[in-house]
Amino acid sequence: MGDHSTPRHCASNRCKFHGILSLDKPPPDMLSSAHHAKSHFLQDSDSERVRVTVRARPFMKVEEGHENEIPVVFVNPVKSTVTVRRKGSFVDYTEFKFDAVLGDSATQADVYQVAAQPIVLDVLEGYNGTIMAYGQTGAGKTYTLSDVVINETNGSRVEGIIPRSAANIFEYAANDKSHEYHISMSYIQIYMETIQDLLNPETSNLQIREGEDGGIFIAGVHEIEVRSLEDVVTLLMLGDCNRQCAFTKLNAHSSRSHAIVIITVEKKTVHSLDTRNCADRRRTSKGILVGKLFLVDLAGSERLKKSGSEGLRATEAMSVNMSLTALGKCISARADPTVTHVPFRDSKLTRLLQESLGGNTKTSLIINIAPCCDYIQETLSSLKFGIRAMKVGSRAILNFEEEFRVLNRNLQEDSQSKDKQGSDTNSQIQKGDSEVWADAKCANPVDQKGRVSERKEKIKFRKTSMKEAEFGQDLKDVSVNCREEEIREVQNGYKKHFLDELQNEKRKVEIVAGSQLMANSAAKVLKSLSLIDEFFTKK
Ligand SMILES: Nc1ncnc2c1ncn2[C@@H]1O[C@H](COP(=O)(O)OP(=O)(O)OP(=O)(O)O)[C@@H](O)[C@H]1O
Repeated sequence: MGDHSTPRHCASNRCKFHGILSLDKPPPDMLSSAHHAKSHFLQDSDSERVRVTVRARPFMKVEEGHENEIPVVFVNPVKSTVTVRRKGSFVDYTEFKFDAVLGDSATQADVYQVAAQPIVLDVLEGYNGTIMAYGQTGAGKTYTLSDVVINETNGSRVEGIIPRSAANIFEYAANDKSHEYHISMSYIQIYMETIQDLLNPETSNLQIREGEDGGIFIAGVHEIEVRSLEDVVTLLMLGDCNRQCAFTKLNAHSSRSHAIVIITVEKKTVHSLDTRNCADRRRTSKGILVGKLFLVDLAGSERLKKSGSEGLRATEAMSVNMSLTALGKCISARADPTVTHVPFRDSKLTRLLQESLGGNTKTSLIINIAPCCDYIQETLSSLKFGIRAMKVGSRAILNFEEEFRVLNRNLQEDSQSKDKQGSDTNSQIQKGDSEVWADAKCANPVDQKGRVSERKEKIKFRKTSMKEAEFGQDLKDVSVNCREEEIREVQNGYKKHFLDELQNEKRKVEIVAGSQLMANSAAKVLKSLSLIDEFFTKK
C-alpha cells in the first residue's frame, strides 16, 4: 500500500514515454506457473488487501479506423503501470501503478493465472475468495469472466475465469486423495435492486440475510451440486439464458444486471481404516474446510447520452449506475481508516459484497478498460476506482468447521461413560437440561505478531436452559460451572485436539462447535475453547 498505489500526475516535459510498452503482455516468466503467480501477486509483505489487476482489451472492429484509435492509454505489464495521456498532449498524463497490468495480447489463460488462480487456490484451502470484474460497458468484463467457446465437434472449450476456476477446482479435487470434496454452485443476478436466482427463475426478489456468525447469505437460493466442469458449464449457460442483457449503442450484448456465480467447496479429511477405529480419533478429525468463491460480473456503468438507452433500458442503466456509485462509496469508506461507517446497506450489491470489501474474503479485482480515445473519462474513473480498492484491507480467516457429527459422537461418548460411572449425581447440570441447542462459535484471528485479537463473536445458545453458564461478549467472560474432573478430561482430550489444529494453522483459526449437544458436553466445549486463549497467551 502507500506510495505505489497513488496515481502520479506529471505535467513536465522531462517525463518521456520511452520504455512504455503499448498494450503488450507480461514476460512469459511472470506467467509461468500458478506458484509464481501466487508469490508475485498475492503474497507480499503488506498485510492482506484487495489485489487489483488491469486488463486492457484490443480495439474492436467498429472502433478501428478513426480518431478513436489515437493512442491515449499505455500499459506497461513489466512495471505494472497504466499511463493515460490527454488527447493531443504529450506532456499531460497520469500514471497509475497496480498489482498487475495486462495488455491486449494477454490471453485468457494469462489473466486467469495472474488474477484468479491464487484466489481459487485459497478457496481450496478453506478461505472465502472473490474475483470481481469492474469497468464501463463494453470494456470486456463478461468476456474476461464467463467466456465459453462451444465447439460442435470437440465440445466446449473453457476460456473465461469462471469455467477455468471450475476446471482448476475439479482437477485439484481429483488429485487430492486425502480429502473428500463436495462442490456446489449458485448463480444469481441483481436486476433493478432485486435478487433473482438464475438457476430457478421462478423465485424472484430473494432476500439477503445475516448469519449468526455475521456472514451474509441469500435466503432460499438454489445451491446445486456439481461434479464436473460440464455440470458447471451447463448451469452457466442455463443462467446466462435467464440473465438480463440487451443491445445498446455501446455493446451489442450489454449486461443489464450484476451477475454472481458462487462456487462452494467443502472438503473433509478422509480417515484411514486404522484411524476410524482408533480410540483417540479426536486427534485425527480435521473437520470440514469450507471455501466460497464469488465470481462477480458487474454490469457496466454507462452514460445515457453515449449508450442511447431510453425507456426501460435507461431505467436499468440508472439502477446499475446507482449501485456502482454505492460500491464506489463503500470502497472509499473502506480505504479510509478514519471512516467508521461503511454504507453497505445503500444497495443490494454492496450488502451482498460486504464480506468481499474488507471482510472475511480474499478479493481480486479486475479493472477492464477499453483503449479508445472516446472512453478516456470512463477509463480514468475505472483506474481511480482500482487505486482506491488497493487500499482496502481484508481479514480472511480459515473457515474450519468441526465436523458436528464427529464432535457430537465424541461428546456423547464422554457423557455416556460418565453416566456409567454414576458420577452424574454430582453434576451441577440438571437432567432436564440435557437436550439443548448449543451453538458456540469462536473466531480467533491472530495478527502477524501471533497475538490473538479481541474476540467479537457472541456465544449463543439458541434454546438454552443452562442456568449454570453465563455468557458474555468475550470468551474470557464465559464461566461454565462444571466439575473438576470434567475440566481435566477436557484438558486432556480436547485441549490436545484443538492445540493440534492450532499448530497446523498458526495464522488463524476458526473453530465452530455446535449441534444438538448434551448440555454438559456443550459446557466442556466452551471450556475447551477457552483453553485456546491460554495457549496463545503463553506463546
Ligand atoms: N480481451 C478481449 N479480446 C477480444 N475481444 C474482447 C476482449 N474483451 C472484450 N472483447 C469483446 O468486446 C465486446 C464487449 O465485451 P463484454 O461484453 O465482455 O463487455 P462488458 O464489459 O461485459 O460490457 P457490459 O457491461 O455492457 O456487459 C465483446 O464482443 C467481447 O467479445
